[in-house]
Amino acid sequence: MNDNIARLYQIAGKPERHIIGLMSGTSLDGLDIAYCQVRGEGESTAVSLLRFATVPYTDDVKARIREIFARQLVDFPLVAMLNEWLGELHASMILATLAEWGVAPAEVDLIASHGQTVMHAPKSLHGREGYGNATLQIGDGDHIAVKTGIITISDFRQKHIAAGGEGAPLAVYGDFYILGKVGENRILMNLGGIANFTYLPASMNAHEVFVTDTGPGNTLLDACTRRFFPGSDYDKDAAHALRGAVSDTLLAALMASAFFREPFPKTTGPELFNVDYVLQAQAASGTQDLSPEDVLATLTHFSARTIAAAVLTATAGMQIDTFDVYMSGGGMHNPLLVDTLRQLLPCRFRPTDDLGILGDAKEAVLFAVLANETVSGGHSDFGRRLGVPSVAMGKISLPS
Ligand SMILES: Nc1ncnc2c1ncn2[C@@H]1O[C@H](COP(=O)(O)OP(=O)(O)OP(=O)(O)O)[C@@H](O)[C@H]1O
Ligand SMILES: CC(=O)N[C@H]1[C@@H]2OC[C@@H](O2)[C@@H](O)[C@@H]1O[C@H](C)C(=O)O
Repeated sequence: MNDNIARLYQIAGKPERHIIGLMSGTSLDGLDIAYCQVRGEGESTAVSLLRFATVPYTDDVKARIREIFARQLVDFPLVAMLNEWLGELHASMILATLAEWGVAPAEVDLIASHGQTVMHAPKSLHGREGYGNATLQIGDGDHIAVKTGIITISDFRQKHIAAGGEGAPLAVYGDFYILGKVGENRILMNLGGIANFTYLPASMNAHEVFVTDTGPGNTLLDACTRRFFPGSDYDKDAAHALRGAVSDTLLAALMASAFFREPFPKTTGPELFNVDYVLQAQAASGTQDLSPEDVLATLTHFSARTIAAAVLTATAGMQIDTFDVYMSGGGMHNPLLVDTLRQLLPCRFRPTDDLGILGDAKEAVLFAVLANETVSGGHSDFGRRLGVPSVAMGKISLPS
């Protein structure tokens, strides 16, 4: 037997595994590294987050990724080169972080790598006959495995599409396994570049879970902040938006996208919600003269309103009237976004930190849980719920 297969077999049979979960999201702020101890599988999964770090991307790294990120036309050789380059970069970031933590690579059983989404094109977005849902993540897993010497599981989203999904959101699986509680209807709301939420029913019946993207979280705020205030990556503590006023005219134009009329569940990305989207809404509504502060205030309300509307519409459709919200993702640190959400949604808001998982680390932790399923789970039946196919995901890369 190949030694690596023997090692994988041994890891799969362990009662608990040490898994590094990696996430590099649409905000391009850096690589989230969550070092987790994972016990059990499926609904018996339990996770302890041992260490967490976000290794920030330098301006050079951000600029290289932005050359192809969510663009219609790209330098194609660069796509191929960045795929290898980012895998190498992520591997070196992992090794440096493990060294800082005093953890030897040999102590780590698996790496679970999301990679970097550079194109997310569900059919509803690309609309091309003869083609289905499509998504592409770069930062190749073989490079991570060879450079770190750790078995790496990556490219999780393709199996989801192969099994009938849109390749996202994948959060629902890990949310269900580690963050649900019998007797409580819970909404796990992730305020990332794109916002999404998982609904976990009080019954904890896997056939009743639900997940969808809702539209922009921080992505438009970040893009417009970079445009208006060169040198700033985001509207820290909503400092600019808090000085502005909401324009109802621009807000109405922003709401006009067909995305908001698509049925749930659905997914999206910066391919749709980008600076051009805002400029077109301004042109269509004659609001080009608004101050940067007013635009940011309006965009913050746009995110909050579309998130709240999605939660209210989807829960009403499922006849759910009470639920608690648990927030994660960088937007939970945006006071205007969170205050507006609190006004629009009549429920209790808490961070997922209260459930033992740091809000900033949640998505990275969830990929560790997905990798755990790849090697030792994969038994859950989510019924025929749209967007939640019953599959274990990811491709396995061996170090040699
Ligand atoms: N103090 C703060 N004030 C306002 N916004 C903040 C603050 N801290 C973080 N953010 C927002 O959170 C973003 C980072 O969020 P996060 O890391 O969850 O995104 P991501 O993982 O890239 O997104 P996605 O979930 O879409 O992949 C920043 O770009 C910024 O918009
Ligand atoms: C294609 C893609 O990378 N989608 C991301 C993005 O960021 C947030 C939202 O859009 C979500 O659908 C997804 O990530 C999380 C981790 C998910 O799949 O649950």
